[in-house]
Amino acid sequence: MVRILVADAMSEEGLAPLLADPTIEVVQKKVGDVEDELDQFDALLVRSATKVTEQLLQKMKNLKIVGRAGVGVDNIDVDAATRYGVVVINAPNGNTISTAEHTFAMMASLVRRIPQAHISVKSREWNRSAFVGVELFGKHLGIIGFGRIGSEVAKRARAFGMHVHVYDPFLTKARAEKIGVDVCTLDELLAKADIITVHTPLTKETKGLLGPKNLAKTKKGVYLINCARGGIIDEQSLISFLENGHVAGVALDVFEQEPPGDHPLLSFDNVIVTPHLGASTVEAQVNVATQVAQEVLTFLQGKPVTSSINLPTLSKDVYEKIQAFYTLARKMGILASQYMSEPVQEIAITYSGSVADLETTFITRSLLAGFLKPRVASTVNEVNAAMIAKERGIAFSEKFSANGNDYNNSITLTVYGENKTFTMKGTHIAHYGDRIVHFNGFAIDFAPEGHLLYIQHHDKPGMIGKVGNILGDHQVNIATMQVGRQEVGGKAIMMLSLDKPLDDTLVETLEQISDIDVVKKLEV
Ligand SMILES: NC(=O)C1=CN([C@@H]2O[C@H](COP(=O)(O)OP(=O)(O)OC[C@H]3O[C@@H](n4cnc5c(N)ncnc54)[C@H](O)[C@@H]3O)[C@@H](O)[C@H]2O)C=CC1
Ligand SMILES: O=C(O)C(=O)COP(=O)(O)O
Repeated sequence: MVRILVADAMSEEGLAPLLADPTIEVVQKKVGDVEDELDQFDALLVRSATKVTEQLLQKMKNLKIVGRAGVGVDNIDVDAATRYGVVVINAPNGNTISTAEHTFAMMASLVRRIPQAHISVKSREWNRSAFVGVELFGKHLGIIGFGRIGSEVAKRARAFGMHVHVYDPFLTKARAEKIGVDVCTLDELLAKADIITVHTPLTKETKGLLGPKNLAKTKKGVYLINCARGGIIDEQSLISFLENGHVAGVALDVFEQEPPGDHPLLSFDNVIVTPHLGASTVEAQVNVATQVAQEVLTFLQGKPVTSSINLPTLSKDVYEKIQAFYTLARKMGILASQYMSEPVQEIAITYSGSVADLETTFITRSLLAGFLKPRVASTVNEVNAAMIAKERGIAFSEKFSANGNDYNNSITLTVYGENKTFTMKGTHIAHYGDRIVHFNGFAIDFAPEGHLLYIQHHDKPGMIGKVGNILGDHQVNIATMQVGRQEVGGKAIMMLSLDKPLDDTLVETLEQISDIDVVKKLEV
């Protein structure tokens, strides 16, 4: 039974596919209420409230995937998740419209002082002159961060007759031209804007982006809006610029600490606030919960996810094309790792023929994961394979060749160890399966599957019989056997597939046979 912990409030309608699956148990509780069971969950679903720290990940020993029902993953230690081999996914566009609308609602409320006027009327006052606002029409709006939400805010601003200026260092010229906004530098935006709204993620670069230096470059009387993440506009600086009257008003949906408690910003009459409500609409919550529920289901079925934060993105189409090579590469990695039972410095992979045209990032990660699996104690998979290889000083490279060298497709692997180099070539044949066609310098043809026994010997009559007799005497049945040699009477190999794993004592017995140089059992 798969167990999923839903640690923050989520739409039941969105979670329906998980709730309806009889093989899945969904537990809707806070992390603190299931402390004793944390090591039993396969998946964890969160919004922004639950902090997915390294400590929590350490406790959730069985965890395979974290689903963020929303956009921002700053509450998740993605680096730690990657190290632990835990996939992190989010729901990138389910709440875009809701957050853009909330930003707009905040903008209108800010310049027309609607929250203040509302409180006043509810207090039985009728003070119309105290709440004179300004129009949005004709004003200059500066949008910092022009992704999904920023661009939806821009559309609405244009409909209101505003001039839109955008700063986003990652915005391509082509996209900016298509949308028809004024793309400028941060300094230009700060100088032009009457109202500034931020829509970047919270990162090392954006934390304090609007701090004392940049706020000083804004127009006197500027309005500021933060419906992205607390800290992008530095709260301490905001207090100073409100106190000296430079900033006319601020709208905040988010805070550096949530909830903000008795925060000094809350005492300003011209600061309006909401409790992180950007994504809090019925529609957005159904959207994001549906997206993560579907992705988690897909992942648990062993299929690729499309909105992963720490894996290369893979569409269903691409996955279908690479699936066979993904499996072949995994098996080749496992075989190479067992054969090269010594420290290695480099793994070189060459993709030839039809596979060279595919998206190989995932195939390479699969090969690395297969290679590292027998060597590392912790979980290793496509998420952390590249990182673990790097940590262990194993370099890896990919090369591509249009020529399949006698095969429609092939993957050639060269592993450089401390004392020796090992090469292997594999191919995938449609309707037939995976074949290893070169192993350790010998042409051969075997299926990389099950309990394999590799024997390197001198090409002499009777060798096969000797091996067969010993295995037969010990009730080990040989399912298949392939042989290969470099030259008549030279070095030769046998690759046997056995019906059961071989005892180490039998390996030793086989090693005693004269003219046998190497005996290795390989498990795939
Ligand atoms: N208040 C709320 O409830 C919600 C808040 N959010 C926040 O809004 C943020 C934006 O969401 P989306 O638009 O969906 O993300 P997005 O990824 O589509 O857009 C973010 C944009 O910021 C830009 N950017 C990154 N670093 C930058 C920098 N240093 N300076 C300027 N631009 C930079 C990126 O190039 C990108 O275009 C999220 O990261 C999240 O933190 C999102 C949804 C709801
Ligand atoms: O999606 C985001 O980034 C949000 O900030 C929404 O947060 P929430 O899911 O409402 O806690």
